[in-house]
Amino acid sequence: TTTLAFIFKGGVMVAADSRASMGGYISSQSVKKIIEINPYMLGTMAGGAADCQFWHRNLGIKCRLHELANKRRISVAGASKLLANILYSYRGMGLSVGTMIAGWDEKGPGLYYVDSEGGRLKGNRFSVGSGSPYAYGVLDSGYRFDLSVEEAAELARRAIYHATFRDGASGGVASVYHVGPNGWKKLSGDDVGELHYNYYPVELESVEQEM
Ligand SMILES: CC1=C(C(=O)N[C@H](C)C(=O)N[C@@H](Cc2c[nH]c3ccccc23)C(=O)N[C@@H](Cc2ccccc2)C(=O)[C@H](C)CO)Cc2ccccc21
Repeated sequence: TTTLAFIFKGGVMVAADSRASMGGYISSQSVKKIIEINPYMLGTMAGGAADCQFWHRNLGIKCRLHELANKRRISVAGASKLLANILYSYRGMGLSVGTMIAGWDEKGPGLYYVDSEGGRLKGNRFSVGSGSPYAYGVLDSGYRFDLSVEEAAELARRAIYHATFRDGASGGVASVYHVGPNGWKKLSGDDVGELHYNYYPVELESVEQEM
């Protein structure tokens, strides 16, 4: 898996691949790894698929109950703390969750990394999953705070693409979401096989000549 998220001038950009694996077997090419916790908050999933799906669903329920009890949306810091605390309570029991909570609250854009070892980090740029070393290479070299939304989306897409090119456990569709003051919006979902020929048009020509 390759997931990434970063804060920039226009808000938070979130991206992920869609491959699930069981050892060397590719068990799915169409998994949703970016989940919509509420209209202003997204969560990303890396690690044990069932663990990620279960605990993110649990988090969504806790966030909704917080809203009902307090008549206001939970902050990104608060949601990430709820998840970190519940994962920490299962420490040593074999959970495997590496996740980011990205959103917009009254403090503006927020981004946290949370994992099942009990880690919780506030930051401006993270990549999580087996493909993250490759994604960081592209992300760190292309990142600027004052990117436009289009430039930031292209940087996120490119970082996921290059990770899926090199990491056998990443692949499928590169999905890109943007979180702004009015909530999240899905910007794109491209099969990485097609993205390949966007980045290597010369190879497309040679393939076409063979046809
Ligand atoms: C085929 C499939 C699933 C599947 O393949 N499950 C296996 C057992 C799984 O958990 N795979 C992990 C890798 C893994 C296997 N056993 C583990 C034991 C501990 C920790 C991780 C693992 C995976 O793909 N994880 C994805 C993340 C993911 C995948 C599916 C759904 C959410 C998140 C990922 O991180 C990259 C592929 C690198 O591993 C889960 C799922 C949910 C919904 C629809 C289809 C599937």
